[in-house]
Amino acid sequence: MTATAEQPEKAVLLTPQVLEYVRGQLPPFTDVQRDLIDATLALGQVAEMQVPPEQGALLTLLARLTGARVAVEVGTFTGYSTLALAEGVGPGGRVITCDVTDRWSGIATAAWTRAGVADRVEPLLGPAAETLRGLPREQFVDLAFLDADKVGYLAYWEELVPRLRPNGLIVADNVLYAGEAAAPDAVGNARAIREFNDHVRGDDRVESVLLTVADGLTLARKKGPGER
Ligand SMILES: C[S@@+](CC[C@H](N)C(=O)[O-])C[C@H]1O[C@@H](n2cnc3c(N)ncnc32)[C@H](O)[C@@H]1O
Repeated sequence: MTATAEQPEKAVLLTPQVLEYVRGQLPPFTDVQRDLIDATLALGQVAEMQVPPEQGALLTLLARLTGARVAVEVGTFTGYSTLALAEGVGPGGRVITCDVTDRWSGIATAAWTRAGVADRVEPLLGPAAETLRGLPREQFVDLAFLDADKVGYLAYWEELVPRLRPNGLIVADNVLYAGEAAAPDAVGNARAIREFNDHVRGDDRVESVLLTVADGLTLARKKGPGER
């Protein structure tokens, strides 16, 4: 089946009013979340890298829904999505989070400590492709979240899928790249994302869906043996 643009679309235009309403449906921020958002906003333009609150809530929910005990995150920044994953894996769970820089790790670590989840978080510093290659080559990952450099997504995917347990979930952020990934002549990061999306779609190890959440979010479930 091929879905077409002619089929009725049910998407809602995300006006400021609608977005405010959506965010009003979320549980209230904890003090730690609020302060982490404020500390990140104080950094200026880079704050736009932080996942929006509805996506944070979704990550926590997905981790709980899948019963994830081990999560791997690519792209820590100031640690908001890490915090969401750490809440989701619960006490005794692990979140391995990779970043190429420790520039923002002070903000992140302070938030994780205050939230009482620091003992679940293992920050790993370095280019993520190398970091992921260094992880055990076993199926020990329940949930992975991709949110780093877009040209690296394909390499991260190829390192993560074999380490994902059957039924495990990969969540990839920015898969619409502000809509630019939809253009056949996309260039740069948008082109990299387009190639990543094609790769995911053609990968029979997973079943996936690309959601129009935030900047586009792909959810991919690893199939079990004999499911292909
Ligand atoms: C969009 S931000 C992550 C945002 C974070 N998930 C959050 O919600 O706060 C992307 C992060 O990826 C990191 N990054 C960029 N290239 C990387 C690489 N090659 N390996 C590891 N991390 C990288 C950046 O330093 C940055 O902190």
